[in-house]
Amino acid sequence: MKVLNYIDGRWMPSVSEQFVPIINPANGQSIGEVTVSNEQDVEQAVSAAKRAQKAWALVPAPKRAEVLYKVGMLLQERKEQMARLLTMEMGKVIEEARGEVQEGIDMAFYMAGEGRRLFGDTTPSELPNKFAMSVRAPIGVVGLITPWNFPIAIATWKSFPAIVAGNAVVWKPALETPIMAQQLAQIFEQAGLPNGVFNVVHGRGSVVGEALVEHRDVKVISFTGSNGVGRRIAETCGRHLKKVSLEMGGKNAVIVMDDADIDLAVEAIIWSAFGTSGQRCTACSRIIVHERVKQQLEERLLAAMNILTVGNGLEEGVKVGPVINQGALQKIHHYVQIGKNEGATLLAGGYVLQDEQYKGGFYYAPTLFTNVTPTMTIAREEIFGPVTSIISVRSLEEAIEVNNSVDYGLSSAIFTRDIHRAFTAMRDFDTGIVYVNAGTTGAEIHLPFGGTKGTGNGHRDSGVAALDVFTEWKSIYVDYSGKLQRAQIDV
Ligand SMILES: NC(=O)c1ccc[n+]([C@@H]2O[C@H](COP(=O)([O-])OP(=O)(O)OC[C@H]3O[C@@H](n4cnc5c(N)ncnc54)[C@H](O)[C@@H]3O)[C@@H](O)[C@H]2O)c1
Ligand SMILES: O=C[C@H](O)CS(=O)(=O)O
Repeated sequence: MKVLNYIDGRWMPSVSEQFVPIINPANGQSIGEVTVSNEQDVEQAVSAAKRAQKAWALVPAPKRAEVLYKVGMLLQERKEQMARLLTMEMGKVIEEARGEVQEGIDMAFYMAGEGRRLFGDTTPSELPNKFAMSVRAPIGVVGLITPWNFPIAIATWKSFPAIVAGNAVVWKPALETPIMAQQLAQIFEQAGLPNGVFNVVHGRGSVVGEALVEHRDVKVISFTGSNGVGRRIAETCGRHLKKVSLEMGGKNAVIVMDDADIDLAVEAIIWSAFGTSGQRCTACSRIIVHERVKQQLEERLLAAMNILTVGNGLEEGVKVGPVINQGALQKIHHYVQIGKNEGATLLAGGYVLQDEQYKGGFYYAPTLFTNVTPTMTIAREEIFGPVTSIISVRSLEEAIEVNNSVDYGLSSAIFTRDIHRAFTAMRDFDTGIVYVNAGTTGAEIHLPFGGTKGTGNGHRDSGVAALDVFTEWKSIYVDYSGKLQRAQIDV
């Protein structure tokens, strides 16, 4: 499989003529190659997008929405095929891959609905026979930069609201997962989106990403990825006074109180900590447990981890797939060493899986630490792998304090049967997403998605909130009194 750029409705290799292999993390084998672009390709894509956007903005929003509706139908048709390709290029298990493609389908239909709403406000004017309203206006060319862990869902969270609102898109996907980008571009093409409204440029962040962020005709950058890269992008956007939406990492916690349904909590933790091999921004990487139920929780977690099957995500019954690449394996193992050196107790895992069945792939054993303190490195930094840590507390107040003590603020969860405790947590957890009696993962596309502190800069993906990123408010006054009326003049 050869993955090319999609610019102005045409499939083309980069002018650099360079390609790199696309690696299946389950076995280390190449499943194709992808073009590696440079600044010239970005220039071409942005020019095409700029030309196309003017006409696209004039298409009535309900008609723009019809294209998205078709995109939803086509995604539905291709769901199984795309899910299998997703597992092959990214590694997540097939049931999760199906769930991710479904997120894209849901987003297409949801945003198609927004095309018939795109609500503004009409308000009474201060003056007689005058009409006042505000409307959402498209911004122009928007640049999307996305990570490899949700290569289709996150692209739909960003591109669908951008397009329905009348913008044109230039998307730089992660170089590890170009196949999903190719699939989405093919679907837009098949759905009849005018040439140039959606463009894909593959390449490295330091070249293609930076060129997109620096480009004067790109008016908005919507980024999802790591904190370090996000901060750098924000600095550049600050220099250019460019609007930027940043969705970055997490250090998410499940809080288990002493009145919790422990079995339910265990089931949720296993899914949130080890699903997608812990490579979710919302992954549960801290378990903050009341000391009275700590031992019970540890025992049941270990029992549940014992029956977790790790392997190729395409195989039936596999629950935990590989991590993305060799670099990720090394980074995860480095954090495990730090955990041990800082005095945490390793209860399970803590090693790279190397048996014959894992040959060539990048597999890490699901790992559980206990006796972790809130100041340890593994309790503070995002590991992005199948590693989670138990921290013991004596009260809800202490649990809230520990939960909020990290630099990130994406998702947190509480398990309790006490409504007072549940509502206190909902109010006091300093995260953009809060779950009660459910794990930290599993966001639904019609609610805003994002976080506080080091997780973001106040914007949100998903839900109607996503439209705020890709539109500008325009205030309009219509005076039909037939005479000059002046506001702000006292008479
Ligand atoms: N909050 C969220 O919604 C969310 C969702 C998924 C993943 N994430 C985060 O993403 C991270 C994992 O993804 P990753 O490893 O792909 O992240 P990353 O920051 O390394 O890369 C993300 C994207 O940015 C590009 N990039 C890299 N350097 C760049 C630069 N200098 N300028 C412009 N673009 C550049 C990459 O090529 C890639 O497309 C984790 O931290 C995870 O928590 C956040
Ligand atoms: O990052 C994308 C995921 O869909 C978020 S969640 O883990 O499902 O909440």
